[in-house]
Amino acid sequence: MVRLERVGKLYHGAEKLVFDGLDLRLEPGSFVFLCGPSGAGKTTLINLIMGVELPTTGRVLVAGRDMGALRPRAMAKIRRQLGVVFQDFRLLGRRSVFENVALALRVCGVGGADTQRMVEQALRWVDLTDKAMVRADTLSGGEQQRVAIARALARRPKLILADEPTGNLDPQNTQRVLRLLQKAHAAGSTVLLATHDPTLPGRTPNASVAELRGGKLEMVR
Ligand SMILES: Nc1ncnc2c1ncn2[C@@H]1O[C@H](COP(=O)(O)OP(=O)(O)OP(=O)(O)O)[C@@H](O)[C@H]1O
Repeated sequence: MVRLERVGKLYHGAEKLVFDGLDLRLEPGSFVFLCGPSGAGKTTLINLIMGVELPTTGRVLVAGRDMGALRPRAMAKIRRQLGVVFQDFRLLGRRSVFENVALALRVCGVGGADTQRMVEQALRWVDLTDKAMVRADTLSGGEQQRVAIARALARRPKLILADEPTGNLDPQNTQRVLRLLQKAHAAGSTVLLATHDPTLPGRTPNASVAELRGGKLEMVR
């Protein structure tokens, strides 16, 4: 699903590489936690997989395609296979819950009756059917993150990238979001979840844990 081959990343103007010679294999159907201290490069690694950042050295392969060598149209096609969840939800606050999920589908070329059906299904999945017509910015943080998860899952992506998805949530909502990602994994998605929270892996049987520290990535479970 994802392969990093001897990846190095140096940001423009920075003196030090975030990491160098990093290797990672994310097998289809796996659930991998990406742990490590603040500044270790978790977001950078996720951005490299999304193609938002390019590696300075080495290669990032997603679904067999080299993200550094893709034309924009091919890159867009790969990105449509990804579902992404962020710490800060990134919803369109003035739009309804329904529209937030529907717009993401439309961007990917899903139209008409399919959109309606897929949005309804995604909102059922996260238990927010009754909030479909409510403005997104009136929801609680936990509800907003569930909308973001519905948006990410509506197309049933092969790969879910979650960057600190529980970072702004209380323990109860953290558990709820974790369960949703576990459910998506059980339904066939590969999941990469970056987190500071050391308790999440322990609550996720069958998951692997990769630790990013001092520019090195080590599989610790
Ligand atoms: N756009 C950028 N330009 C320059 N340096 C950057 C940029 N983005 C990140 N960095 C630097 O790269 C390093 C890794 O940052 P990154 O955000 O990937 O770490 P992280 O593990 O996700 O941290 P956190 O857990 O605090 O979110 C940090 O030293 C950061 O300052």
